[in-house]
Amino acid sequence: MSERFDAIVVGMGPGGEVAASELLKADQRVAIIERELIGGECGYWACIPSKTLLRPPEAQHGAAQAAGVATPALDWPQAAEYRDTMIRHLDDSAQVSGYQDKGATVVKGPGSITAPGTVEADGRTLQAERIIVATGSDAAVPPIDGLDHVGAWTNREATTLTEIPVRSLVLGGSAVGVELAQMLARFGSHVTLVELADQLVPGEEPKVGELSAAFLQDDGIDIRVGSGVDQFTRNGSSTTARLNDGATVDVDQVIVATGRTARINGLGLDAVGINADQKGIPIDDRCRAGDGIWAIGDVTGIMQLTHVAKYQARIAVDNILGGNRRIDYAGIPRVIFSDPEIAAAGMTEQQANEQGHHVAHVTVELPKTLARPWTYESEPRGEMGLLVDTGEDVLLGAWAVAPLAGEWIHLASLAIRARLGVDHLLDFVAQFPTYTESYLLGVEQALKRKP
Ligand SMILES: Cc1cc2nc3c(=O)[nH]c(=O)nc-3n(C[C@H](O)[C@H](O)[C@H](O)COP(=O)(O)OP(=O)(O)OC[C@H]3O[C@@H](n4cnc5c(N)ncnc54)[C@H](O)[C@@H]3O)c2cc1C
Ligand SMILES: NC(=O)c1ccc[n+]([C@@H]2O[C@H](COP(=O)([O-])OP(=O)(O)OC[C@H]3O[C@@H](n4cnc5c(N)ncnc54)[C@H](O)[C@@H]3O)[C@@H](O)[C@H]2O)c1
Repeated sequence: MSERFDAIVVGMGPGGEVAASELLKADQRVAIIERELIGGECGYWACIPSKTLLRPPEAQHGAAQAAGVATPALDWPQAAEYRDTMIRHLDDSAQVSGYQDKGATVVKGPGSITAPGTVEADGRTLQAERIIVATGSDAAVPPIDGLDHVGAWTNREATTLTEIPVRSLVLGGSAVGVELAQMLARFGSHVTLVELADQLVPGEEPKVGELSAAFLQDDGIDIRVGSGVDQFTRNGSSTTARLNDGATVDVDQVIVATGRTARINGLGLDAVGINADQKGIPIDDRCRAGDGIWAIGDVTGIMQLTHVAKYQARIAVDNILGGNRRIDYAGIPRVIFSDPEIAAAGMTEQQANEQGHHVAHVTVELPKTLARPWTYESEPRGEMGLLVDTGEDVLLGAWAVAPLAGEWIHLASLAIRARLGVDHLLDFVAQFPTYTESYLLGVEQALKRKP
């Protein structure tokens, strides 16, 4: 016998959770289906444990950087214990009962779409005119000779680790690779970071890659950019990686951080005529994937970030509830929670040029121009860049590698999204002494460069 609902949400990571919560607030009859833990990758094996484990060494480093503070010691067992609390000891029973209390029908098990409007899970047949697919992504493991046989960790094992490996090789030098490499190095592992592209964080400006490599090297990380691994070989408890320049590195643990693939296997998308691949389910600007089907979050492959999954959830639900809301990805922040933080919003110079904009790309060395870096750190660091469209006088992009950059990048996000004229930024008064004061300096420089 089938059970009927107004909407079914398949996958309860941050995207699914926001979608289900918004639907429940609107008094919809909602079924939620989760095959593992409500909270998803983000809550248990990604954002939350990684940020929790990065914080103790950041606090230690912060103390060392502030004149007049004795440096505190790191305590791995306590850090791991707090991480376990933050990931709820991999137990979502409070989430299950929380959604039940709000009126949702909670089904634990993999969901599969068997016909338009029909999902099967845990032996039950659920029906609704609206289905939201929010099944997330898995770690992509590259086809490298021997990699399958060396017990490599993905983000799952790396974020739930109980002991710090003596020597680690992190494959992939973007968000996951940079965060995990720094966390491991600061807890005492000898880390080699191998990135195929010729810079770290290749989606960002080359300067961001350079600055990131410099501070990671200060943590003792051996960085190999423009480099891949041809072969992994296990020798007892040790692994030898042969790099593509012929060099070899011996490590105890390999960690794969080379991107994600959409979780679509077994979802039954064929039953509703959706053509998806490992990159994701195609959606329109209302997050619709087909008749009666919406897709949100990592499974769409658009911007695999929690805040994007949550934003897409709100757009999908508003449209489901009769609204007419289009999504806009402009200016969404991208932050890597290393120390110092790496933050960016909007376009890179290359993307702006490809789109035919005339741009001034200016950089501000924060300790040379601001007071805040000196009050914050005894050896102040940090640089930021702005990309201004000199024809239209609007901000197109911004980046910063600096303390707290993940907070103050949001001013750029708003300016880019609102297409705020840079004259507003010239007349914008930031609190003294803050890192945010750098925007005025950057915009002044950019306007001087106008033809
Ligand atoms: C190490 C790491 C650190 C990260 N840190 C950050 C960060 O700091 N900030 C940030 O914005 N992003 C971060 N991300 C990215 C972030 O984790 C994802 O963008 C986010 O989890 C996507 O949310 P989602 O709801 O789309 O998917 P997920 O969180 O992957 O959740 C999807 C859910 O669907 C379930 N599911 C899958 N298939 C089925 C099925 N057939 N039936 C039922 N349930 C199913 C899964 O079990 C899962 O619970 C990080 C990623 C990694 C790997
Ligand atoms: N703080 C955050 O918001 C945060 C943190 C972690 C992850 N995330 C998100 O999670 C997603 C996944 O992150 P990611 O860093 O795994 O993926 P990614 O796709 O962003 O980067 C993968 C990196 O691995 C490199 N690479 C690919 N194959 C390789 C190989 N064989 N050898 C060496 N290098 C190789 C790529 O050049 C790239 O730099 C991203 O969307 C990211 O934004 C966000």
